[in-house]
Amino acid sequence: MTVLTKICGLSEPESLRAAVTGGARYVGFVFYPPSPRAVAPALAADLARLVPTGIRSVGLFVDPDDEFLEHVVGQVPLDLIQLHGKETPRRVAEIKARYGMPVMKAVKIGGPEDLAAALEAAETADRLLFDAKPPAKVAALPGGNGIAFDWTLLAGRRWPKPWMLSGGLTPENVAEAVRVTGATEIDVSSGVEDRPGHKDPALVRAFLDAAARL
Ligand SMILES: O=C(O)c1ccccc1N[C@@H]1O[C@H](COP(=O)(O)O)[C@@H](O)[C@H]1O
Repeated sequence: MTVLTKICGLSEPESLRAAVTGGARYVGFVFYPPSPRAVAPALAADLARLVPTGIRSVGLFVDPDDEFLEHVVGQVPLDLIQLHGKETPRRVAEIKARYGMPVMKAVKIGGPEDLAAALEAAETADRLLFDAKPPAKVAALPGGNGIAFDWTLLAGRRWPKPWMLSGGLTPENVAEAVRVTGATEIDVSSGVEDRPGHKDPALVRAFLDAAARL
């Protein structure tokens, strides 16, 4: 079984190289200033130019306004926009139309009641990304918290758009996560870091190796 992997929150050439040479099919850059993984657009542009053809560069945004999107999209060669905030289906449609780029919408899962949002998001998004609902504490990020949700909620489910699994994945648990959910695409950030916001190239390789063994 081929499982395609996204390594998110890259901000250094070394970890980007580990992702690219290790077989990642997507690399992600975080354009959300409160995140420890936030990267300046100019640096992201330099990194994205190192990404070979065939690997998709993903820009992660949280409730971005048009000015910020223009600032980033105008200088970083992106293939896919990931929206990880409270964007409505209408806003997703607007962003797709304005930038002519596919959009992946994050759907945050805390329990079975959150699954309906995936169907709603799929009305306009090109792809879905399932992540854990962030903890209800003031300082929590809207994603990238290294928290897994109950994977059995996705077991046996079908979705109208291609989807990716994220939330607390690690080299150790990724096989089980894929087995339970049936995911064919996966996304990791915190699980390949040695400290918040800093990717460890060895962990990036370990994650990609674990995914390649599936
Ligand atoms: O990574 C971040 O800092 C981030 C900030 C704001 C929204 C989303 C973010 N990351 C995304 O969250 C999921 C899960 O990440 P993790 O593996 O649990 O750390 C993933 O899709 C990241 O792209």
